[in-house]
Amino acid sequence: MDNTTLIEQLKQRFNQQTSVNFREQGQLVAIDVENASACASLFLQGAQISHYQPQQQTPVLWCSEHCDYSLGRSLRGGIPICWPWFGGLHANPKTITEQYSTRQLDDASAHGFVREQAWQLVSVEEGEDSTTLLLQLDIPRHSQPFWPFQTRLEYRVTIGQHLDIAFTVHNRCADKFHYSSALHSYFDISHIDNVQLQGLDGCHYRDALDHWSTQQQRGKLAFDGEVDRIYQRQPPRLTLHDTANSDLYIDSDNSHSTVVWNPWIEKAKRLSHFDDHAYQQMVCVETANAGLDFISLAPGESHTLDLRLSRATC
Ligand SMILES: O=P(O)(O)OC[C@H]1O[C@@H](O)[C@H](O)[C@@H](O)[C@@H]1O
Repeated sequence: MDNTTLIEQLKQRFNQQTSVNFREQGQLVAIDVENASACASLFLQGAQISHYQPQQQTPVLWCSEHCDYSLGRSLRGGIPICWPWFGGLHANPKTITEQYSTRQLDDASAHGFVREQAWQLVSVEEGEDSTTLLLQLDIPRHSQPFWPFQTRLEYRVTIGQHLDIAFTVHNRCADKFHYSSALHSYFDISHIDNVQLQGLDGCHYRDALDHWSTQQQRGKLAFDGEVDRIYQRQPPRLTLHDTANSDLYIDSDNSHSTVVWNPWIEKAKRLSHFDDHAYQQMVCVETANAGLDFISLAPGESHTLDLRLSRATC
């Protein structure tokens, strides 16, 4: 179905819900939400949130001005969903990689495949000062080269004073499967020199820049070079402190790992859809089940990863 027809259908179906609007951007379909508490944008491709801004406040999420709004290209920014593996597939634990052939391990692109898929908008519910979108991606058995298992993914996003996300994976096949995942949040910051991430003191992390060696965090995390780490067993609340803005709380549930990433100067030059200086304006703190932490689901089982983003002033 072409975008014009799809947008017309969505407008008709959700014409009672006045806080949502639908539009085309490049080759993609976007949903804009505006209510008494906040505004946000989300793309059907990848169910990718690109923007969230509580009223009277600055944007919470960073999104590149060089994004490619084409089919099959994940946007650089917002919150891409990484699933059913995080990072390079070959770097995942054996329980996950054993599900794939050697050729698949070589061919797999980073962060899985659902960030490039067309998700369905199932429902829009409006509260007094919030809007909840439910998106879904059904993966029939053997429909995807990298995922033979029948699976339903649900993504429930509530845009209000907080941004609430619940990412649920339902195993609908007869086999057990294993996956890693991340809500790959890019946060908008005043400058990387102004930022500290609090809450990881004492946590162990695996350092992608040092052959995945295990290290331990001491104190707050400040940034003065490239960072690419998977922290394990973080507390349920992390705080992103920015001297030029109010604190951002990152509250998670059913996540036992957090990825922290900033490409810094050299990697920024190699990244797609990324300005050379953009590393100063963003930091990724990704709510995850990744690294040594992964999820196994038996037939009929489900798992929900929860994330809440809120400004300290809320
Ligand atoms: O360019 P991509 O595939 O979106 O990945 C961006 C980054 O995502 C991060 O999560 C990884 O830790 C980095 O290693 C990676 O470079």
